Amino acid sequence: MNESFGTRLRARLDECGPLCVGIDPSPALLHAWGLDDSPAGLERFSRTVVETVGDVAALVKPQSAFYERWGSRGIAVLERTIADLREAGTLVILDVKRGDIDSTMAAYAEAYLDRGSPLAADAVTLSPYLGFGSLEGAIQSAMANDAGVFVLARTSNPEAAPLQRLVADQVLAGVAAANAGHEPLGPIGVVMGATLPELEHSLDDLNGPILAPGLGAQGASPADVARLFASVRHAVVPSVSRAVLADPKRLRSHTLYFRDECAAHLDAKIATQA
Ligand SMILES: O=c1ccn([C@@H]2O[C@H](COP(=O)(O)O)[C@@H](O)[C@H]2O)c(=O)[nH]1
Repeated sequence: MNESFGTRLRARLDECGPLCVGIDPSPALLHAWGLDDSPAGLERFSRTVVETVGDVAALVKPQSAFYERWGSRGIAVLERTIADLREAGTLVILDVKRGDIDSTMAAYAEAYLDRGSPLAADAVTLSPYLGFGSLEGAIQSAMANDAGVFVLARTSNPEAAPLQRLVADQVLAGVAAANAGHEPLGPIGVVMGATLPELEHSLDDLNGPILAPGLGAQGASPADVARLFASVRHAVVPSVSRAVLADPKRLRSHTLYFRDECAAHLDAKIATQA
């Protein structure tokens, strides 16, 4: 039996500090790096991120959309990127935001969570828009494969607020129920933007990780993360993409800056200093 996602995540956060780095090979970033917008450019970009920050970021989050743009050739690069990250010992969250009826969710779970799949990640992002219950099979599959999921609760984009504030408590209650009894952290997380003006929801019973995108380019700071998630600071994972990816020469130093600032504000110790 392998260790659960919650156990592996706890160990990785304690070792490397609280930061997830996104891999978002957009046309603009490929251009800024002097790379072609092509599968070869995607591959060079992704490899560079893995090699440069794989040992200092607790998690790395490839954004599937930027690979899907290139069809099967982009997906092949995504498969290799996931394999490279796993080889480097970094936990991989695949940002795919999937959500559908139960039978279709079973196929998504097979694609992203079944440990034999070429696209299997340590965790994936899921959308609860078809009802939290529609994710039940994927949650079971994640647990059976010692993987995790992050369910969208309050995303970082401002236009989400009027819709999501109506249903976020249902999502949080479902996640808390799925995580009950798991130690040191349940494998089912939520996505809560670091950009939220205020929290508006209790996370006290969640017992799972909180992925908090929005650092840097979307305006949130490490201090915002600490203020918003003060009651659950041991379980929050701030996430940053463009603010560290903008310049390949500064990728490592900017990653270390965000990681160390987040650790300082969240009062987290880092076992392995770079
Ligand atoms: O609520 C959410 C959920 C996911 N994202 C994704 O994270 C990155 C953010 O990129 P930045 O460059 O750090 O702004 C991107 O892949 C989003 O799709 C999010 O922003 N908010």
